[in-house]
Amino acid sequence: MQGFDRQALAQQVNLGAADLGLELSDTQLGRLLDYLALLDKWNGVYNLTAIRDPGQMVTHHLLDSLAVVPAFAHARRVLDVGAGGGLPGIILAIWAAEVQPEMRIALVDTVHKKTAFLTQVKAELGLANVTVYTARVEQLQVPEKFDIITSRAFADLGDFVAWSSHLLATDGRFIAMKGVLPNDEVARLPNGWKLSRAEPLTIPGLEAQRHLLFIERDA
Ligand SMILES: C[S@@+](CC[C@H](N)C(=O)[O-])C[C@H]1O[C@@H](n2cnc3c(N)ncnc32)[C@H](O)[C@@H]1O
Repeated sequence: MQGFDRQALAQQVNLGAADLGLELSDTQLGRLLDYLALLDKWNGVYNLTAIRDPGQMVTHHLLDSLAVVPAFAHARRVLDVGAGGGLPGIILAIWAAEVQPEMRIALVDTVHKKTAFLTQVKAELGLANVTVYTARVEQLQVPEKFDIITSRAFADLGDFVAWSSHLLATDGRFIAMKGVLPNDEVARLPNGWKLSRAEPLTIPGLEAQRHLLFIERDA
């Protein structure tokens, strides 16, 4: 798809969401497209994603992130580690703002230009459920603990868990978005942690394999 054709993109998002079993409200769809427009605009200057074509951004970013929404049902405090341009955290926040208003989402990244972008997204989309931190996650100190700590394309599973576990609530879990099931990374999880579930995901329009990995304390 050439250029930012909002109507065509809206149709692509709606069809993809329906394939995922999600029905988007007008507000959710509007915010998703507003986010895409900001990503497209800021990408030219800030290099937030290697994907430049808005149609591909829908598949690789929006639908890939919307596919994980069901795993966050009932969550109240979520942290997205290495959020980058806001994936999956901003998409989860857009989803939750209407249907799960008690859910709050913190996004952390080390790179200031990325968190400046995320702060701009929060302001322009009116996402009161989002908090943005500029920090290395292993040095992040916040008063709250999180029910779910998630990441996409962040780090080796073992590093993700080791660097973030001080922020996880006692009965919390990690949910990592991965491509092919990384058995070698699972084998290297730190002591005291186990893979409790690996869920294969099918993303509309994407052939690549995707997996959602649930990691919990090995009691
Ligand atoms: C490959 S990008 C993925 C961004 C986004 N999650 C996505 O899927 O598009 C990894 C991000 O992790 C951030 N990062 C790397 N090390 C980090 C750390 N120790 N703490 C927080 N963020 C970190 C980088 O700045 C980068 O934005």
